[in-house]
Amino acid sequence: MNVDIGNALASVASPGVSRDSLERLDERVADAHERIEAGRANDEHGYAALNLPERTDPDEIRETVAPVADADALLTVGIGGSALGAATITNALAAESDVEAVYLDNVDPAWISTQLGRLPLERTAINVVSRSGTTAETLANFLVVRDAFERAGVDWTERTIVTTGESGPLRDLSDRRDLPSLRVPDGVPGRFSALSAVGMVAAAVCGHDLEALLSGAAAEADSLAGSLFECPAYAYGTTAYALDARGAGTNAMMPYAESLDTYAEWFAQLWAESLGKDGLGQTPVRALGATDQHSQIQLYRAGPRDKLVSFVVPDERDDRSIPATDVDDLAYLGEATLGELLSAEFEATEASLAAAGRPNVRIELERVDEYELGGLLYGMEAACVLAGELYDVNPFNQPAVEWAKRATRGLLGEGTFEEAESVTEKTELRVER
Ligand SMILES: O=P(O)(O)OC[C@H]1O[C@H](O)[C@H](O)[C@@H](O)[C@@H]1O
Repeated sequence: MNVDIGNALASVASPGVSRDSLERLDERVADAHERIEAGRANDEHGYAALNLPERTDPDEIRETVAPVADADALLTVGIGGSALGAATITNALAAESDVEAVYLDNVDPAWISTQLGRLPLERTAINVVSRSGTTAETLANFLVVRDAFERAGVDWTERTIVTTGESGPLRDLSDRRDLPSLRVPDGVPGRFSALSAVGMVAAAVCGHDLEALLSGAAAEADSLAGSLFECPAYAYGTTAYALDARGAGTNAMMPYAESLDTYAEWFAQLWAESLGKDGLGQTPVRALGATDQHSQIQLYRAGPRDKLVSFVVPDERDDRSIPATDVDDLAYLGEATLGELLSAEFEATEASLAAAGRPNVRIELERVDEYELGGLLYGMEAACVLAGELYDVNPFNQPAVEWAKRATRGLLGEGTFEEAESVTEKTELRVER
């Protein structure tokens, strides 16, 4: 990936970052890069994620999924980092696959029943993913899925691949039922695990090029350097950090490709869960071009000066002509293609924000394919780790998510949790029709 941070400079935008400030920040980037490289060299917790391009073994993954290589549908049961990386990859590349990839990453009963009712279970692979093996949503959904397969007379043990940690209930189940399984690599938090088996099992079942994904990521790893002016990932991470420090507390991730819609959701977890600590952090917003030009751009251009817009735009895309029309006002469309229209809309929106002094950054891909996607995933992960160094927070833990988990367990009667008591003590001011 390449980035263009020109529209985030103080000479263009307010808030904006001056070239002098970037030069001063670059000294901190150099230190941060040294810390990152040391963490990678020692395979330290979290930093180990930036070693995945050479650690992940495509052959091992393909061998493990061989029993379900004939699947017409893939049902991934996981949540958070155990689903979004895989979903980003298979949704971005869905046009290249005959396998329908469905993600059960919520416990909405109506939605789960709809998915289980419509899939050909006898030709569906089950990809259950959980690092801990104890996540309530994942285990609940897996129990429901297993039951649905049994009721349909399909042996779920012949359709299931397990990706989990070294120990835990899922590991025990996998061992007990001799299920094909892979390890969530040690030291790699879920939101940083897309380039491990966590994201790559789904990619393999859908027939995508694992080597190309890893090769694109490896090229991004090779670009990591001690200066933001030589490293697109660090340029992005530094600019986002600097804009937040100057008031842009929101970061709208706005890809101009429908196939990258899920990527924006993956980025939201990566950015929020890694940097939202100690009262710090920049709020990620999922947006999509051109759709959100008719939804959110009004706010981005004329609302508070508290947002950075991060565009992701492929240079090449499959295209389709717009038929000629005899409607005078629309005749100009007939000479164009949909791709030309989308590209023109992106350039117009980018310029519109710059003209209003609203900071924005362009993340450029050659196209949306395995190589470029691997580079984008790796690049954003490296940008996030760099930003964590600049914020001086630990980007690899998520302590704040535990409170609600304890409350949930208390509400479901698993034990006494003071958090569950707080639920019953809710302050109410009800307004009823
Ligand atoms: O992979 P698991 O252990 O099931 O965890 C799944 C997800 O839930 C956790 O609560 C964290 O918020 C996420 O970072 C993690 O990816």
